[in-house]
Amino acid sequence: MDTKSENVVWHAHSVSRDARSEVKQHKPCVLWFTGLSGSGKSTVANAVDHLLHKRKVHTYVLDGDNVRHGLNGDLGFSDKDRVENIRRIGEVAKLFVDAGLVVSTAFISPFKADRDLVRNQLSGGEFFEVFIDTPLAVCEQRDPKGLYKKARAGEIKHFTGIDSAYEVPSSPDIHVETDGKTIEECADEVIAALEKSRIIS
Ligand SMILES: Nc1ncnc2c1ncn2[C@@H]1O[C@H](COP(=O)(O)OS(=O)(=O)O)[C@@H](OP(=O)(O)O)[C@H]1O
Ligand SMILES: Nc1ncnc2c1ncn2[C@@H]1O[C@H](COP(=O)(O)OP(=O)(O)O)[C@@H](O)[C@H]1O
Repeated sequence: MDTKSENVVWHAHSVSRDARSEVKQHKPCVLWFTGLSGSGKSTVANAVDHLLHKRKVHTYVLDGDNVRHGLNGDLGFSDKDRVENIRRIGEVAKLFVDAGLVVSTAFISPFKADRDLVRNQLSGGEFFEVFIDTPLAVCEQRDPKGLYKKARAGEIKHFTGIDSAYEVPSSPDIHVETDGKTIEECADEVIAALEKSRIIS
């Protein structure tokens, strides 16, 4: 089978991106949640999703369960695999934006270059880097899946924050510090930023 991309012809959509957006009464975008394991990416992304859904915004959440068990089931946690993980998720998120949705992604996405690559694939105003900023000590105390304990015991290698890098976002579009706040307060901060950017009214 010939898989060369130069022999693949791009089909223009007959329904434009603007037309999809008009039907939905909101603009599409990616909310790219990034942060350490246990920082609250999934929790806040799902709380935001719930609030957006109540406002009849068309949404979807891409997170570890529906991606690392399926599409990216062949990838592990080496630097190379994490780069490929984020590249593929970026491509999928872009398709959701084309479809007119507000798509939230909840992956550690530890490397700045990979997050920037996704940003640069989208048009201006369509990518929001949402830094879920929780100190490592707090994440480790929460340890919702018991993974820090295993990483400290040497049972998991290359664990982010322990023996694998996390590059802190230098200028996130939305900066949420979770420590000492409720989940609802954190979600409200994201919603307020989306209102300010006129993604939703
Ligand atoms: N070595 C190592 N380092 C970090 N995390 C690990 C590791 N092994 C397994 N896990 C679990 O996998 C979840 C992170 O997957 P991601 O796809 O978000 O990682 S990455 O963006 O490719 O770095 C992460 O989920 P979250 O806790 O939701 O972040 C962990 O539960
Ligand atoms: N303000 C907060 N925002 C988000 N999560 C919080 C907050 N306070 C406590 N938590 C708890 O922290 C944990 C975060 O876990 P999770 O959302 O799975 O993180 P991640 O997806 O980043 O690995 C959950 O058990 C959640 O209830």
